[in-house]
Amino acid sequence: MRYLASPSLDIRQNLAIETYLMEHADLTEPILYFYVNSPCIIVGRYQNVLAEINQQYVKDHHIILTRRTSGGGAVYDDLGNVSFSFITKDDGDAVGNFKRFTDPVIKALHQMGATGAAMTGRNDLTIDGKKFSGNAMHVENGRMFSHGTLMYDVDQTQIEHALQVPADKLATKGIKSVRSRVTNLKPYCAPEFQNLTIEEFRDTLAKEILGVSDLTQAHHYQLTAEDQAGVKALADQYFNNWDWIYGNDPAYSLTRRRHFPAGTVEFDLDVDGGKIKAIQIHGDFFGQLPIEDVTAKLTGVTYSPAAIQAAFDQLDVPSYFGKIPAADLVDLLSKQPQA
Ligand SMILES: Nc1ncnc2c1ncn2[C@@H]1O[C@H](COP(=O)(O)OC(=O)CCCC[C@@H]2CCSS2)[C@@H](O)[C@H]1O
Repeated sequence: MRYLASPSLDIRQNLAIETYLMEHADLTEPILYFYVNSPCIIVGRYQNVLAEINQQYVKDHHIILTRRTSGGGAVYDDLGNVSFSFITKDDGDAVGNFKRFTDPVIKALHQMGATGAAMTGRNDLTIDGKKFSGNAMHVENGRMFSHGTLMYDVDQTQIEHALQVPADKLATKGIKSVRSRVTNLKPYCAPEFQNLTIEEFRDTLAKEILGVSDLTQAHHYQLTAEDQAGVKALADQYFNNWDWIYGNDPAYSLTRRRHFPAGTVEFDLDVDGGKIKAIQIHGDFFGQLPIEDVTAKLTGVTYSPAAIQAAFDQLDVPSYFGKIPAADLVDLLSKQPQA
């Protein structure tokens, strides 16, 4: 097995490396790939972002949001988490067989004193009845990866806040996350493994899994300049791309209503592929021009604050909405409501 620990702390870069290796590396030997991410949320391939995250909290705390290519739910990572990935050929026997990829990790954790660590359910690793690892897979053209998180010392209050969705009238299909009680591994490890840096935790796991006493003995995968160029292209195309992150949301409908001193406004929206497919506007605002001009301008617009702002910039808002300021309308239309 070859080994790579990502030099990056950016989830978008790290997922791009993983996909690049799956698509292009010589997988005669599988690759064990580890990565650590600065605070981020990773939603599953078939999820609706709005239904999974607290957008305002995520924005205020500068948490990176991205979408991965594997299925399953939304997870939060920070510098207290290590993700592992087994990148390999799909021999026809691997799909859905999480155990095959999680067993070596469980064994390594047992060596570190976390003897209660086990696989429970279909894809969760737990200890003491609490989850510390979520796992997912992606298969493509006879190649695949199986990846999972490992919470060593994650800020759990961030998980609660960032993945708590404000009550909202959001009607959507799409995969819902399975919220669990979570725990960090750190307190379950033997004393000598309780004060590791995240890199030391990662390296200890890697040594156990690879069966070497020193990582210089491991067979390393070296990212070449050509690899780096391919990685950048994938990050641009997918993990760092608005269209990939939001445009994959399953279709959804949502209502946004607010009472302003000058009257009440309600927007009823149908969003598909990240774009406003239909919009109705109701309210007791007093404008001079027919509101159909506004609905026409907003139909087909990308459902993002910037695109909505741009559409409103082209409208003479007082003529349509009386005394309600444009900034308030943009805010109402584009911001996720609070519970
Ligand atoms: N970092 C982390 N690790 C483990 N569990 C978590 C984490 N963050 C949140 N959660 C809990 O899991 C559920 C979601 O569980 P659910 O089962 O819905 O989804 C998953 O587990 C997906 C795992 C994807 C792993 C990839 C590996 C590399 S990049 S992301 C969430 O509501 C929380 O309760």
